[in-house]
Amino acid sequence: MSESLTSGPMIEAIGLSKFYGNFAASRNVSFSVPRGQVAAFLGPNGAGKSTTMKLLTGFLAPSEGVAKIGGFDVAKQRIEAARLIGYLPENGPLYNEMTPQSLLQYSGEARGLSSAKLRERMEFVADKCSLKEVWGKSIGKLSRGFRQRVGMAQALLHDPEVLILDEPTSGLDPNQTFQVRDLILSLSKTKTILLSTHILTEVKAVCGRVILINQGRVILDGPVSEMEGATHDMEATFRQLTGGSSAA
Ligand SMILES: Nc1ncnc2c1ncn2[C@@H]1O[C@H](COP(=O)(O)OP(=O)(O)OP(=O)(O)O)[C@@H](O)[C@H]1O
Repeated sequence: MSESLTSGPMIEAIGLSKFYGNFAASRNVSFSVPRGQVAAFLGPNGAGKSTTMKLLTGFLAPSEGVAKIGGFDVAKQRIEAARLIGYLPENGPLYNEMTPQSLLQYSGEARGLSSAKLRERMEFVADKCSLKEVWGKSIGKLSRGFRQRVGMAQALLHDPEVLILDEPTSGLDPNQTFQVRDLILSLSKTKTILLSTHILTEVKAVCGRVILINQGRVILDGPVSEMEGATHDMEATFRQLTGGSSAA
């Protein structure tokens, strides 16, 4: 089987746990995101969002459970799953000596894009992520906002069906935040997206669904209206369900 499933969930966490010694960063996490949905992954600092996203992308091996992307097991069918995933890690790209141009060129070649396709995609992501002015500068010298946008460009480069975005608007100024939200909205027409954020207004703006995690466990999974509750106050529901304190 070499193509993604045409039906069935695009993102699946099936009983995922990650233990560090006795500490569970993720604990029996299960949810699935159907094709075309934009799901928000919320939780206080240290709740286990980044850990779960790393498990879903195959960057971290689970202690227990299975992660599937497009029906492919990310541990056993790595290549098929990786083709479908665009991942923005929480701290953006780590290649400080490279420029956005050289990083994207390298990433595209590593993913086996033809030179014509790669040229076209580099042009597209440079435009969509507003990277032209820093195209030839070292990534290590860029502001956090620009580094974030380089990470976003890298995630989008191979035009993946599934986007897993760990705090995509973190470190962006209000103009850039608006642009990235707009970009996510336009991508949501054709992609399946799981995004983590601490900005609850962002959830209303771009997501149809909320998955809330606390101390490694999923404690709410439903439409945005469920998170808003009767009071239409997401922050109040968030505080109430997560105990109003940090888990880290
Ligand atoms: N390599 C590790 N060794 C030990 N503990 C770890 C490791 N990586 C993460 N943790 C712990 O696991 C917990 C979950 O961390 P994680 O980064 O997944 O949280 P998060 O929800 O993404 O938080 P934030 O919103 O602050 O980014 C935290 O308590 C963290 O300290």
